[in-house]
Amino acid sequence: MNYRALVTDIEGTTTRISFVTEVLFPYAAKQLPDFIRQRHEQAEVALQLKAIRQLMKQPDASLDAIITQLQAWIAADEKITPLKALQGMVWRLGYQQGHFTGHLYPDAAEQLKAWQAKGVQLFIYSSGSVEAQQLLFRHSDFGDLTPLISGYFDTRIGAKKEISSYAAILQHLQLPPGQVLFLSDVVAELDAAHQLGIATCQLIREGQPAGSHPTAEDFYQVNL
Ligand SMILES: CSCCC(=O)C(=O)COP(=O)(O)O
Ligand SMILES: [Mg+2]
Repeated sequence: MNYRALVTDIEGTTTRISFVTEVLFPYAAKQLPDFIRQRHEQAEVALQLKAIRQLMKQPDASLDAIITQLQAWIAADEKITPLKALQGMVWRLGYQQGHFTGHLYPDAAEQLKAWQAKGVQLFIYSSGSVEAQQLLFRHSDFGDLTPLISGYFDTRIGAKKEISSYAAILQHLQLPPGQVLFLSDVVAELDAAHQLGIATCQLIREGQPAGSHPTAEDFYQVNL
C-alpha cells in the first residue's frame, strides 16, 4: 500500500517515553515557577495564564495558585492546552541552552527521512504543543529534522482519543482516509483514527498493551 501521508505520534512512537516523563516533564516542573514569575507580563505567557484562570474558574487566581495548579496537572500528565503551551516555552529555553536534545529512535529518524524522500508527506500529532514538537525535531539527536515535516497538530485540533480530531486532521490533509497512515503506541488513539477509515499501525516498543491494529516494534517494520 502506498500511503500519501503519514501522521505519527511522538511519545512512545518516534521517541522514548522516558525522554518525556523523565527529562521534559521534570524540567518543566522545575523551571515553570520562576519562568511564570519572571515572564507573566509577556504577551505569550499572559495569554496562557488567562486561559488557566478560566479553567480554574478563578479570574483572580494568584501566580502561586496557578503554579500549584500547573504542578498538579503535570503530575497527573493532563493534556491541557495552556499547560502544554507553557511547557513548550520552557522547553524552548532548555533546548536552546543545550540542556537536552530531542530523543528519536534511530529507526524513526532513518525511516522518516526515507519516507519523505520517496514523496510521503509527514505530519506530527502529539498532545505536546506544536512548538514543543518543532523543538524536539529541530534539536533532535540527529540534528534538525524539521525540513522533513509538512505539518504539526496538537490539542488545539482536539484531544487524541476523539474521532473528531482525526476528522479535522483529514480536512487539513485533503486526502481520503485510506491514503493516510497513523502511527501511535496508544490503542485508544488508533481506535479513534480507525473509525474514520484511516490506516493504523501500533508501535509496541516498550510492552505497551496491544489492541486489534497491525503492530510494529520499530519503524523498519512499518509498511508504508
Ligand atoms: C513533543 S514532546 C512532549 C510531549 C508531551 O508533552 C505530551 O504530553 C505527549 O502526550 P501524548 O498524548 O501525545 O502522548
Ligand atoms: Mg504516544
